[in-house]
Amino acid sequence: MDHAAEAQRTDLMTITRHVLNEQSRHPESRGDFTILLSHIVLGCKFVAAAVNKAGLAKLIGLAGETNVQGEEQKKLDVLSNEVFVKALVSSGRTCVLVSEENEEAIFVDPALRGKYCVCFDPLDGSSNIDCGVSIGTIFGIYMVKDKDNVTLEDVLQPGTNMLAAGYCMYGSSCTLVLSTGNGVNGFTLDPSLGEFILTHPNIKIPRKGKIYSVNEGNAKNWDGPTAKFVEKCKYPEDGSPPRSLRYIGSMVADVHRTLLYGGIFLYPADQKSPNGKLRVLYEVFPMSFLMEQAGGQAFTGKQRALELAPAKLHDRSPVFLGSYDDVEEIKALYASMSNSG
Ligand SMILES: O=P(O)(O)OC[C@H]1O[C@](O)(COP(=O)(O)O)[C@@H](O)[C@@H]1O
Ligand SMILES: [Mg+2]
Ligand SMILES: [Mg+2]
Repeated sequence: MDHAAEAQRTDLMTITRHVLNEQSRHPESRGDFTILLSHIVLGCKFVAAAVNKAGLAKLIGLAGETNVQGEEQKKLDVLSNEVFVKALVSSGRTCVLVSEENEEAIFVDPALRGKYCVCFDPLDGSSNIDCGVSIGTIFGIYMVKDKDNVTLEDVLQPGTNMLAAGYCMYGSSCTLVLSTGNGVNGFTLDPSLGEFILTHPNIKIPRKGKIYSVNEGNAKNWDGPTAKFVEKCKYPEDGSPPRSLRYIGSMVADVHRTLLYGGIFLYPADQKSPNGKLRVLYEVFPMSFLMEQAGGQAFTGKQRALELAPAKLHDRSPVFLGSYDDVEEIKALYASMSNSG
């Protein structure tokens, strides 16, 4: 055994050390956030293990229930949801939870409450579970004014009030990407250590990209600016090469690639889905927060995505997020096409 190399591994930057370093930047902090995050990390490790052996452990297929979105729940949707609800409640740091899989907000037993609200998508990319393609978990964290008198209002906050956001991608490797409002960092799970190790420090999305990511199957229902933007990706007017289309169909995986390679991910509104498909509190907001923290942008077709004021727990919104210049292009198309009426 190469003892020097082994000893070297001890000064690896784990996610726990990273968050403790972040905590030290807040002398007033009592470690509540660090404890909350360690429980989210535990949940991700648990789900990563379940995803890895999904085929073996009969975790493939339907659970036989339907969620509030009218979607048939997959067994892994249900398992992941149970894992995160238990982990978040047992952290003793949360007072209200919002999950894609629960119609109502989950108000934590007053005796177990803490000051945080967590909105989460326990398993994102459900349509890709059974074929083993990358899926993930998405979360956004807010502070609540008064944990003993928490109401739905404390949940239905604009994304600009979010303290932290992240996702965990269960793919060829398991990667957790996190921002606490001080840039974006990526950690890869080292299965032999069972630890998330800092592998992507201070992620900055390229200013301009060569990739666009959208479900073109909806093209016939798109509005003018979206159709025009995708046409420009395919047939650039300035003689530059066409952009490549990449679409996995798991928001976590499509956004992860966009964050690292640049480009734009869009799930626009269309005649069939006038508010798009993706949910504001636990998909649009966390991903928009991360994108802005990495130097990119997130736009709804009308406004900065983080400035949305959700009215209901499972509200949806169109979203265009990615490289700064790419999102500027679609913003300009919406502006010009709305002016030309
Ligand atoms: O199949 P479509 O219409 O392209 O939708 C794909 C989108 O739906 C989602 O699967 C919705 O998320 P869930 O799987 O968590 O319900 C996103 O991950 C993905 O971006
Ligand atoms: Mg989702
Ligand atoms: Mg989901």
